[in-house]
Amino acid sequence: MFQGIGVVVQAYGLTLALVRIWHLQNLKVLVVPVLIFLAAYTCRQLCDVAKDRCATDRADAIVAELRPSIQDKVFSLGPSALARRGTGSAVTMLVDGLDQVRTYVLTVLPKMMDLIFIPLIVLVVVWTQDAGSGLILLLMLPLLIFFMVILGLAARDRSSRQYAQFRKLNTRFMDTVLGLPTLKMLGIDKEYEDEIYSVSDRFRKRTMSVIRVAMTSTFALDFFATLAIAIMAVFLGNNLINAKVELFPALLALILAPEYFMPIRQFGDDFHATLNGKNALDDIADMLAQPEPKRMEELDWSGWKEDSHLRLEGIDFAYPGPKPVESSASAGAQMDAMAKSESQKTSKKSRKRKSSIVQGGNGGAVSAESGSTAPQGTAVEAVADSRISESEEGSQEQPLALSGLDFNLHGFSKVAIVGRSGAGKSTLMDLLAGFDQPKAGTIDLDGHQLEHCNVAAWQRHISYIPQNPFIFHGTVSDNIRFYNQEADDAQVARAADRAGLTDWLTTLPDGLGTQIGEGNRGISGGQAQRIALARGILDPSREILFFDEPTAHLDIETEYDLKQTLLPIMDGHLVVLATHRLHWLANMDWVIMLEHGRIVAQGDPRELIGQGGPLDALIDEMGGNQIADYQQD
Ligand SMILES: Nc1ncnc2c1ncn2[C@@H]1O[C@H](COP(=O)(O)OP(=O)(O)OP(=O)(O)O)[C@@H](O)[C@H]1O
Repeated sequence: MFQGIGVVVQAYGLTLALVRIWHLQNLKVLVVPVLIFLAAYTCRQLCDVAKDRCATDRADAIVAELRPSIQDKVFSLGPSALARRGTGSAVTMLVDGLDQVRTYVLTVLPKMMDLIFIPLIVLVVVWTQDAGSGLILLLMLPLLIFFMVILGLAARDRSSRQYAQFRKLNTRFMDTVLGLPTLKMLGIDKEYEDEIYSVSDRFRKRTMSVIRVAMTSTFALDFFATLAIAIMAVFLGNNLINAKVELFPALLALILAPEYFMPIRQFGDDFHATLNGKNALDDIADMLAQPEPKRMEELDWSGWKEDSHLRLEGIDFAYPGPKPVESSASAGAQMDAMAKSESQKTSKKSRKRKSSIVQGGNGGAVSAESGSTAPQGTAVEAVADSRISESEEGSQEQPLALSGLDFNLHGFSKVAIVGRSGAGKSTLMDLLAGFDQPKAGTIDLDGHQLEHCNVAAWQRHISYIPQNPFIFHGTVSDNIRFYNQEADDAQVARAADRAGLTDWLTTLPDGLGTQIGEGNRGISGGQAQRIALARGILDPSREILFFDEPTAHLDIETEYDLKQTLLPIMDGHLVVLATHRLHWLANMDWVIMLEHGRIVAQGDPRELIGQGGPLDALIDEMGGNQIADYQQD
């Protein structure tokens, strides 16, 4: 508003000075118009500063409000939902996304204020000076807005695709970097490097396409604004020659004309430049709107005892969408990718054409030809894009990943969950840990009826030892104190000793005080498992031990050593162990065998093995004599 008035007053001062010079008046009479001009100019600059400050405050406030909301949402959505979105995607949102939102608010907000007031005020003033000029300005406005909207919509579409590509690039890059050791080990790092290159290249093309539309839009807006001013100049010049209008109003209208179009042009330019911020804002709003899994904070349950039970009946579970493509560098996925890449190498030789790997839905890989003549927007791109939208929509009805499960965990028993790859072992572990929630069925925990296992009291009694325990940056002691920050040094040392870490610790320069984790001393898979184990030992209130393939990546000697450490620790705990390594069955009290999400056998392994049932078939398939070998120990 003030800025609009400033624009008019500034133009008034300038016009007055020019008219007086034209009439060859004394220089002294220029003082007042020049002062008016300078005052209005200063006022405009001050308005700009104030406006920028307001916008900065608003942008900072929005980001300050969004950041903790996103963080809270990430925690309340839990690991499963996060994995479905892709780690890179969440990081993109928290780092780049918020920066882009800030730029968007900072740039677009002041321009929107200008857009509302300045053209209106200028139009009224020009109309009062010369109705014909006012009419030209008024008629040109819809044309400009029409082009702005048309090109804006085109840019928005392209920008949405560019943002999706940006998310994909971040996720793919992050997953590949995290999985680099495995990829290198499997010898498929080069193919993933090519894949990153091709994703970046698609991102570059998308960016160029957005820039092209933005340039066209700028050109169109500038062209029509200049054309309008030129028509006005001709029209006013003609009227001046024919003495139909005075010099002052004609000059004032002409000087004000560019100011009339300026906010629209600037808004158009900045709108394109900040579309990514708008997309990031939409993405954030979408994530914040996601329904949160139900969680029970209060439950009067004091922990797992000798006579405790967890009874699950009729449990069904379906994932909300297809398995995400983006978090693809998991070891299983890489194994599949390796198998696929091997077969591709063979076919590549015969076809002598280059094919790129696009990770497939269930951790598999699909290949798409991208020969040297592939045009822009190839099949690879189309496949990749359709996959992005599929995984982002995530609304398709999914088959049940677990169906009609009935089983009972009781006392300090050791329960193995076995089955072929994709049978549902990890899904069941996630369900028991409360990361996911069943679609149907009942859960009874010591007489408490639960809808799901996302129950704080239950989770506080679980120790989780995954395949690759997370070792964070810090000392060995810090890492062991994970569940129990209060533990003193002697307790930590005892837990480390029970977990079998003492021999290794004596070889370290600072023992328990040695820095490990990212950027520090590397540790082996077995050592990481033992640290995870020590975490559980250090907190005696965690009487439930969840193991997800605890020895899957270890060599046979390390696996054997770790197993000898684990077995005594398992006593006095409820143990749930998901594994492919069937030698564990010899040490388990109960086995649950899954096939396509259903329980096909359960019972005491000693009774089930040798009955010729599905478990025997699985043992045969997986090289069953390993059980006998271990039983001899
Ligand atoms: N995040 C997910 N979204 C959608 N579907 C999924 C997801 N994770 C797993 N699935 C599907 O659920 C089924 C069970 O998968 P799960 O990972 O539980 O099997 P698993 O027995 O643990 O396999 P593995 O031994 O290979 O780890 C599979 O069909 C899988 O494709």
